[in-house]
Amino acid sequence: MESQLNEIRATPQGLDKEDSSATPHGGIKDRYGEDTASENQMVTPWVRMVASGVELLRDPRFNKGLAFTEDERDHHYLRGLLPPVHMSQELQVQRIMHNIRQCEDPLDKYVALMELQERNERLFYKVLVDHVTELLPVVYTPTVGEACQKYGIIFRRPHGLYISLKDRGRVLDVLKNWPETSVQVIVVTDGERILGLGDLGLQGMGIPVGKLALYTALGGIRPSACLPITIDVGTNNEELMNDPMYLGLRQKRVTGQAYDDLIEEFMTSVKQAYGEKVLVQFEDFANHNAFRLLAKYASTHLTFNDDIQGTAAVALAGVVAALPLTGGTLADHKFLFNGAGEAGTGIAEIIALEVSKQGKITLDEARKKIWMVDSKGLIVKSRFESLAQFKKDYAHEHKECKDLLEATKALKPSVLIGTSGQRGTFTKEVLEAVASFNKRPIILALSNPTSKSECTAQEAYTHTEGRGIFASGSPFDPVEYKGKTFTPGQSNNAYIFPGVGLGCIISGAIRVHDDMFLAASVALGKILTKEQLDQGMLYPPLENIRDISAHIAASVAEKAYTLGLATRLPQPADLLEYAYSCMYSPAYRSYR
Ligand SMILES: NC(=O)C1=CN([C@@H]2O[C@H](COP(=O)(O)OP(=O)(O)OC[C@H]3O[C@@H](n4cnc5c(N)ncnc54)[C@H](OP(=O)(O)O)[C@@H]3O)[C@@H](O)[C@H]2O)C=CC1
Ligand SMILES: CC(=O)C(=O)O
Ligand SMILES: [Mg+2]
Repeated sequence: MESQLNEIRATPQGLDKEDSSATPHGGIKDRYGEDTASENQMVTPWVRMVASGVELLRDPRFNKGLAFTEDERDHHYLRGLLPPVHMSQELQVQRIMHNIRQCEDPLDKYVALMELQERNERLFYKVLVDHVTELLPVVYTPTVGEACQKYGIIFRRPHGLYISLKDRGRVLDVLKNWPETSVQVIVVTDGERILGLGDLGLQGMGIPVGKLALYTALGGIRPSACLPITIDVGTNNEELMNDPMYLGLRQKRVTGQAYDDLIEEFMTSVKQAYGEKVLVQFEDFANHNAFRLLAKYASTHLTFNDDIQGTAAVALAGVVAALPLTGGTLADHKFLFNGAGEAGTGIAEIIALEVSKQGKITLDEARKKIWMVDSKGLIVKSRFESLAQFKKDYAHEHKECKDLLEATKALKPSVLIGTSGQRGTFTKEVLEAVASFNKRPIILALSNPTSKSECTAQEAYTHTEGRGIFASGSPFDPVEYKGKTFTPGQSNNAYIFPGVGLGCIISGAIRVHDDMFLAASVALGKILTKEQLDQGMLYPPLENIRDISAHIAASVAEKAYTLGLATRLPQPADLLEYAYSCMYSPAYRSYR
């Protein structure tokens, strides 16, 4: 059977021929070639089976556990395989939450949720949707960071697709092994910069899996359309390479042509497998690859880099939301970044774009309001020659400053943004300095996970005497300071990418344009009510995230139509209503 399949795969008239006839949703028709094969070609005699009995209980897509009705138990041979009671999905959610809350260690909660996803997919998403604020820190940052670090130990079953250097020349075949054919969103990492935790090699897989869980729970993309992928090109993490539990290739990362060739084959193969309109989100690549891969593929594929573009949109929305509290316009502020990589320069660029649009000044003039510190100190003109390309636009005339504190004192910024992945770099002295120049300084400590945050919420409020307007990449609990409770916002691209993805899908976008992220940012900002703004909130509550995603999707789709990048024609009259109508609901379906 296997050799037959291989033969069919290798036959030009077999599966490969069918690749060219992708369905409108990017799926592949006629998987085994039986419809179009001529008499002298081999086909596979396959049958569709209605899942029943134990098979049905073991299929996470269809399993409902104790929620199967009496009729369903009769019709699908389930009698005796389940205890006799019927339990509603709502009660199942309560039971799961009870069990999750019993776990003291967040990693145990993570493992419990992953096991639920493997057992009963709809229940997993229902739990996540109904308890998003409580569970986001478990399936996403910060716990997902720990899960990646301990991936080899907690590994039970594979999630997602693993493409390694061993697969060079047959990446398309690997994609064909994935059971779903109508994939619409891929999140891919090569594991080199996992959150602020550095090179975790193949163990970075937790990130695409987590991001795609959010695509479904927060953005309503159906699970079968989501494909998490890790590209394993080795790791430079010695500790992992010496760890007997490590599951990736035990070799140094390949670079140069060999790396580029594998990525090129991957990018070509995803289009062949899933069509032109499959969205590829690059996630947690190191910056030496992230910028150039984005530049290379943005004009040929429907793709974006979440760390550069998604983060930019969410940070801009936060700063704009803070303006009523600080007074003035965006252009009136001076920005100082600690960290000049993907997140930092991505945010800087979108802010500069917005300032230039609002103030009708050139992009270069707008960039002059933005300063950046990297691991070597303030980025200034005298360092120009030695700077990576993506930093050069921010090398302004100034004397050298060796670190953030010196730069803060010299520049007197009103907005401090941390994207360095370095815990504690917003020191007491830095925070006190920024508070001494501004009535209401804006402080965004965006590095993830919590252990890498530039400062804690407590530090931000304490060292600014409660005047700081603060948000962080990973969540912090509310803080009491001098009898007042401060609730920090979470400035994380999770507010943005699910809606952007949904917007691309509902409009049939063929490319992602920067203006679509600008539209997403504006849409996010608009959702804040006056009351929330008055309370100093920079981001709307996560409880409303599915509404937020629908609004972002509608704005992104509208922008795609305006830019001539949308192919779903005619344009739906009401894009918001259409976005809602396309969103996956995790409620159980009835089986005939
Ligand atoms: N909240 C959110 O939604 C997001 C948060 N992030 C977080 O941002 C952090 C950075 O990510 P990313 O930009 O992609 O990473 P990069 O590796 O691209 O950039 C890191 C930057 O930090 C600089 N840096 C390192 N050490 C110091 C230091 N001691 N002082 C000042 N700067 C320093 C580096 O300097 P040099 O260039 O000299 O090496 C580099 O410019 C991560 O923790 C990540 O989790 C990322 C995306 C989204
Ligand atoms: C949130 C995110 O994408 C990161 O920290 O990398
Ligand atoms: Mg990321």
